[in-house]
Amino acid sequence: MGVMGGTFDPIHHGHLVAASEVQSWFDLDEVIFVPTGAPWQKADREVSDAEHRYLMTVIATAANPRFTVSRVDIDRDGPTFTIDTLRDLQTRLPDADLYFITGADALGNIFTWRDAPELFELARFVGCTRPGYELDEEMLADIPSERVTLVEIPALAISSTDCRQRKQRGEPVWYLVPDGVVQYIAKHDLYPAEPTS
Ligand SMILES: Nc1ncnc2c1ncn2[C@@H]1O[C@H](COP(=O)(O)OP(=O)(O)OP(=O)(O)O)[C@@H](O)[C@H]1O
Ligand SMILES: O=C(O)c1ccc[n+]([C@@H]2O[C@H](COP(=O)([O-])O)[C@@H](O)[C@H]2O)c1
Repeated sequence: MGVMGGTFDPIHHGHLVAASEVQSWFDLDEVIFVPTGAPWQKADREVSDAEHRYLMTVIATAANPRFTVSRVDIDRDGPTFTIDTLRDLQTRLPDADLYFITGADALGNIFTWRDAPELFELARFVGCTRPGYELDEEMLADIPSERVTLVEIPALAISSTDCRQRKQRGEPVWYLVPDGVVQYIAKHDLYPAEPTS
């Protein structure tokens, strides 16, 4: 079972390609997308309401029979820690082998996450290449080698930050995010232009 955690503000094609590539690489039955509740390492910025991020994730993944979305992180109070995500999913799916999917940037920060060493006991970690982020070999050496795999995926230099800024500047996000997500952003006026003065 793949687990693709993210803030998804908004979800974009970089996330979807990473999940699809890892699903195929490990022949996984399912990839569960898990939008964060309160991403504590993004506490210095405004993050959209969890229900908006959840619904955009549902819209983006709806057509893929192997993709599902879980509310475990948004329904849990307090800051979101992956250790809790993995424990909750393990309780619900006791027989599943969990593969936690990250981009190179997230994997590179993993030792700043709560209970990092224990994370590798609960899941295997898959780090996907991401333009602009290199993985530090020394840091990777601290992860048990049988619990981490690096996967090279087609490079998509897309970030949620860039999508939000484009929308704020009145520039298009078409083809960076799925069509339904473009329409959802417009319908709910997410990421409105900053007032000029
Ligand atoms: N273009 C991409 N290629 C590969 N992995 C990605 C890409 N974009 C995001 N990811 C990975 O997806 C996961 C969720 O990312 P997140 O929702 O924070 O998106 P983001 O684009 O990094 O957001 P932001 O710009 O707001 O920080 C992380 O593990 C991140 O590394
Ligand atoms: O467990 C932690 O302490 C922790 C710290 C930062 C990020 N994460 C997880 O990493 C995933 C990607 O996070 P983000 O903030 O880059 O969207 C998401 O599932 C987060 O819950 C987890």
